[in-house]
Amino acid sequence: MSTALTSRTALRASGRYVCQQCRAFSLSQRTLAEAQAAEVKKLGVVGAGQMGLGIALVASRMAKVPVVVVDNSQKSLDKGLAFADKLLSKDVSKDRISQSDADATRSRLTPTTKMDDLGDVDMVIEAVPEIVDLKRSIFTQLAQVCPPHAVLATNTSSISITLLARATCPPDNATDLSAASRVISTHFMNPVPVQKGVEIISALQTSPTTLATALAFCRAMGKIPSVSADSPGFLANRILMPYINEAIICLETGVGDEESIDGIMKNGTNVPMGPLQLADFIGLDTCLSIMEVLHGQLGDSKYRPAVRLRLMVQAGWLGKKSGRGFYKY
Ligand SMILES: NC(=O)c1ccc[n+]([C@@H]2O[C@H](COP(=O)([O-])OP(=O)(O)OC[C@H]3O[C@@H](n4cnc5c(N)ncnc54)[C@H](O)[C@@H]3O)[C@@H](O)[C@H]2O)c1
Repeated sequence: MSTALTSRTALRASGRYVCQQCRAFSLSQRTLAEAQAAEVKKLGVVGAGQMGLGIALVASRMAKVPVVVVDNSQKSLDKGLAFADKLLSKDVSKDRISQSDADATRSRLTPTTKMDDLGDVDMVIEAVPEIVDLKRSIFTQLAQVCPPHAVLATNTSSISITLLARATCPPDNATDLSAASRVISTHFMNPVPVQKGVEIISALQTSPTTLATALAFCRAMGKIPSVSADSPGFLANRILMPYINEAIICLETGVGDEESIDGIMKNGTNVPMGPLQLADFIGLDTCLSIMEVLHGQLGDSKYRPAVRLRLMVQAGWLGKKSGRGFYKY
């Protein structure tokens, strides 16, 4: 055994061992304390699905910034904005917001199908489906179309932020961090207008200013950020997805039916919905992608996606958004 290994083992035993990644993480926290946040006066959001639209709406309403919402599907944009109108009307009817504030919030949202319309934003948040190649190509485009100071954030649930940052570097020069240092994750929780938590994850390339700006903007949106390291699943999904996956394994192996599984967790652990209903709500395709990342990158069989989860995605039963998942909608 090498001396380094022996001394590491001794340090671990004494409780004084700190892994290098965690050490780098805590050092970055110290640097952060000295970094200045930049002001975000205009936001871009890419992807007007359930997450992107929620992020755009909360940014407009709480941070009061204009938001350019880009989606490559006009149908998704129309659906997303109709949903925003519905949420705002509901808030007005319940006296949570005045009609004039609702109108001002709505007027700050500008839908478009053109990425080029992001040419004057100070920050952009990407929320397209959880597909590595798609996200990488979006980040390559963002580095080209956004201004050279703009923070380039992702809402990914599980993909490495470092990998997405790499997609912004010139193909032959991974040390050119002019765009990569501005890449970060702002991982909002679903539904964005309701959940206070947001996970902030830096890539290896992220600068302290980018981290400070992302934290300040999320706070301006009324959110409570938690900072975590760039590790598969980060914090929220590293903990949540194996819980959902285990519930699906209980279903497929006949330990309990949908009602019993959701019932015991809802009534026994005081959560607002059980794991199967929550999976439907998140989207079963998203749940499967995250389990595949955990399984592939951590290599532990405890993260193997449930067979039933994969079958349901193959059937196109993706949960609430497709009208059928573990339940019918
Ligand atoms: N659903 C959740 O509970 C949840 C929670 C946290 C994070 N996330 C993450 O947020 C991201 C988005 O998830 P979602 O549930 O909102 O997905 P979604 O399927 O509801 O929305 C994705 C949107 O992206 C659009 N899109 C696809 N390709 C595009 C492109 N090339 N350019 C522009 N727009 C494009 C689609 O038309 C769609 O409107 C994913 O990375 C997901 O993992 C999801």
